[in-house]
Amino acid sequence: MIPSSPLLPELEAGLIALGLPPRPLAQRLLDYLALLSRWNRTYNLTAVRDEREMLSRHLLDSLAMWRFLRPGRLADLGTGPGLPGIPLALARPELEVSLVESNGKKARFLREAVRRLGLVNARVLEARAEAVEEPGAYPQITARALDSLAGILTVGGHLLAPEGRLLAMKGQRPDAEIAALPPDWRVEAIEPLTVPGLPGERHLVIVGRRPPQPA
Ligand SMILES: C[S@@+](CC[C@H](N)C(=O)[O-])C[C@H]1O[C@@H](n2cnc3c(N)ncnc32)[C@H](O)[C@@H]1O
Repeated sequence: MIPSSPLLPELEAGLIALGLPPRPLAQRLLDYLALLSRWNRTYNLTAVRDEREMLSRHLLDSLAMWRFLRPGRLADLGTGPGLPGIPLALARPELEVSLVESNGKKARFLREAVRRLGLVNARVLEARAEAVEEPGAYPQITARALDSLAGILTVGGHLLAPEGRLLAMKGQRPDAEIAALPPDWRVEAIEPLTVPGLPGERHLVIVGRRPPQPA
């Protein structure tokens, strides 16, 4: 019998705190973590090297937004090693996640992770987000640690359907970024979120197109 990871109880407790059923999700997330940790030794995929730290800073932080996503397509722009896209695809099989990443080494890791994890609801697009030719194809996009809200919309706003939304995880409430949004976009909601194992509050900012004003 394969011994279970010492991180399993902590991850299961974190998933329960986020309202997610822990089994079999926790084990699948740990399979991803093990792959990420192994490739990180040679590929430099993330600056976080300690697996316990990855658990909260990468896995649980990525999953904290899960209940705000709608079923269907999601593009994760600048996903790096698959964050938040891979944990979300594992937790929400009804999502169809496009992992958009321009760096060749990271895209290679993503293809391997998708294959090894049997992630049938995720695909890898090795491209710059602004070059993805799927205009209006997504009801939702996300991006973590990629750019300001305006910057994310500049590279990926074209991917959103007319009613589509950007869901961006931020640390402190990003009031300056919100003030700098282009005039045709508006904040629909700001959700304070607690991530198990991380101090303080995080903020999920949900941005959509401003409805046309009557003439
Ligand atoms: C700081 S990392 C964040 C990675 C991941 N989202 C996370 O939270 O750990 C930003 C990533 O975005 C990628 N990137 C930067 N600009 C991009 C663009 N225009 N299109 C696609 N990927 C981009 C970089 O190669 C890098 O992997």
